[in-house]
Amino acid sequence: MPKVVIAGAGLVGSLNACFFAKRGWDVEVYEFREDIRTMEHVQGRSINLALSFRGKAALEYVGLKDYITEQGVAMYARMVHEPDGVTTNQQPYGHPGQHIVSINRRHLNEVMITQAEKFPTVKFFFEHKLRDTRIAEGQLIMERLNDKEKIVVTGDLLCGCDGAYSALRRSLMTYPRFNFSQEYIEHGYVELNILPKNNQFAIEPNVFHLWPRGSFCLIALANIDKTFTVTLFAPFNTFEEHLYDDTSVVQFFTKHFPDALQLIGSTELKATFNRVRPSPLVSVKCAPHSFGGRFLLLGDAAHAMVPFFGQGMNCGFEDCLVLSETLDACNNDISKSPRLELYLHKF
Ligand SMILES: NC(=O)C1=CN([C@@H]2O[C@H](COP(=O)(O)OP(=O)(O)OC[C@H]3O[C@@H](n4cnc5c(N)ncnc54)[C@H](OP(=O)(O)O)[C@@H]3O)[C@@H](O)[C@H]2O)C=CC1
Ligand SMILES: Nc1ccccc1C(=O)C[C@H](N)C(=O)O
Repeated sequence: MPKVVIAGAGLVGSLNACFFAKRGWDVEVYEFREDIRTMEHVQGRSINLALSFRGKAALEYVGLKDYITEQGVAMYARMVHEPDGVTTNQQPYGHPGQHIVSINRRHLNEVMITQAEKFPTVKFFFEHKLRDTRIAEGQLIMERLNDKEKIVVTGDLLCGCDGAYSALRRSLMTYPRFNFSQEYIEHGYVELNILPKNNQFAIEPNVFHLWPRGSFCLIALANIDKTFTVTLFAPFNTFEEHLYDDTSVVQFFTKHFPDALQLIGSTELKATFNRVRPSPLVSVKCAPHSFGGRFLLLGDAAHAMVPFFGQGMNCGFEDCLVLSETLDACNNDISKSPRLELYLHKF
């Protein structure tokens, strides 16, 4: 059986594992973090995901579309909240019935790992960090974090699904004619929450809530546990100049998001801003995405994008589908690597 090695057990790594298992390959997934299903807090990953048609098409291919869709909340429109704290208006996303799906990122990642693990040929290795890549030898060098042991792994294909700061991509920097650009936008984000009211959603769940305010905005997306994940996006200098202590934070929300302040509560708001700093948002572009007919970059490792269109996960899922179709087109015959390389250029 051919074997694929995947670096990263994020959303794209775990879906990619399902795709390869389905085509009968042996799959090894190496993840830097411990198993998120056993972690109490997962740092730095918050903004809710909006699963759209592209992402669903990839999930359908491995039989997960309905199951994953049930883990989220349908959003039929964008609900815009005006600064007066009362007026709202709705912009439908499509024809009646058409929708995108709000899913909590941590929950989705946990579910995806569990689904991938159900395939008997998939093995996950948590707390293994990709340290280096030997292109000529077709090897990845992993470090087992508990004893610092270096492990050499190899496979017929080696996939970097290790996110925006991909170690696999970093080790390819000197690859001939490899192009790379990285840009931090001026905005950062902070995550907040709206809790259920009388065990029900506190506001309409089936829309994407948006409080647009020029250079900054607030969004709220529902979760199946009847909470909302709320995210404030603002330039870093807005955080520094207007959101620097308890009083300024409450004043800012009173002025710009009075209805959201009621829902979040000033105690929770102050506690969050005392606890966390805004996280940065990075955009990464690079080309090519395939190297030596054997190494590939997928998902954020290949194209990290800002979240405002809600397309990062959907593009990453689509990568898995395109790769699968590419392998179908060469009849799974990866021994003919020049041929595979040719197909992979499409990818
Ligand atoms: N809403 C959010 O807050 C976020 C959303 N996303 C969405 O998910 C989409 C898909 O993300 P995806 O491409 O899967 O990337 P992810 O960042 O979700 O997953 C990459 C995984 O690889 C791990 N990793 C990083 N470096 C190494 C290494 N050296 N060795 C082994 N594992 C490593 C990461 O751990 P670690 O994270 O510790 O670096 C992470 O678990 C994105 O496009 C975006 O839309 C992604 C991140 C956050
Ligand atoms: N998930 C997100 C996270 C952050 C910012 C936006 C989104 C969106 O999904 C936007 C939605 N597609 C919209 O166009 O209204």
